[in-house]
Amino acid sequence: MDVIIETKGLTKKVKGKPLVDDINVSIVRGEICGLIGPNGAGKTTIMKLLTGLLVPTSGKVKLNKFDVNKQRKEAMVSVGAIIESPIFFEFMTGRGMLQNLARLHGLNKQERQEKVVEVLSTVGLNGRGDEKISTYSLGMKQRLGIAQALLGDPEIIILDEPANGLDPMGMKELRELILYLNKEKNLTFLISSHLLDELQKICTTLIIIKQGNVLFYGKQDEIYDKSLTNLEDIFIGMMS
Ligand SMILES: Nc1ncnc2c1ncn2[C@@H]1O[C@H](COP(=O)(O)OP(=O)(O)OP(=O)(O)O)[C@@H](O)[C@H]1O
Repeated sequence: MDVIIETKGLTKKVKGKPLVDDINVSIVRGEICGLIGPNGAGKTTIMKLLTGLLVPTSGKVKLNKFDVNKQRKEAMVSVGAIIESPIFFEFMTGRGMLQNLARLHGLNKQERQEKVVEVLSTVGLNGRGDEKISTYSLGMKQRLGIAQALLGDPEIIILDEPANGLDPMGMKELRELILYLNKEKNLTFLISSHLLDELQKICTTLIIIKQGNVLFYGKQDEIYDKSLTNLEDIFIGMMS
């Protein structure tokens, strides 16, 4: 199996208190993995540990077989992440911002222009690329964030609560974009969300955490039985 995100004994303590405690997961290439837990369970902390924004107290993380803390550059090449809200320069156009960021990936002028056309088109923003970001809806901003994550041709995309505040249309567009990138580009996703209906629709695997501990990790199908077919009911049952 082609494991693309792997954690072993991943633990983060602050002043001796574990925020994340001994997490062991192996996410296989091509999965859409949902990360679920109540407020304060440790979802953002896990995502920050996965992307090297936090250093673990013990344990390790490998992205595409590279240790995030020892081989950071090699590990981070494979990941595009939006942890908490994406930050934009609202006075710039979507295209202008992406072209500036594409420079950081070492692309020359022509490559930058082509890459930006490609990612704007992938996220369905090609018609609005020359308008200021301040005029974009929240859904468009989320898709611009994904366009930004796609600039480096990642193999993994990590999204922290991407559907927060989106209206039903925005949610549908985001869902379809994630499914498109997963199926057509074979991108692996790790997505945290409180919107369990959305995760139920798209995830192949789930990680359910409570107080920094994993309560369930496996294929989404395995969590249901004949009488329990709704993720929200199962989640609430697990938390009580
Ligand atoms: N730097 C820090 N120092 C101390 N405690 C922290 C720090 N960062 C986070 N915490 C605590 O760690 C726990 C996990 O926080 P985290 O933000 O990872 O949870 P979450 O599952 O993402 O929550 P939410 O669903 O509300 O976004 C919380 O109790 C939080 O207060």
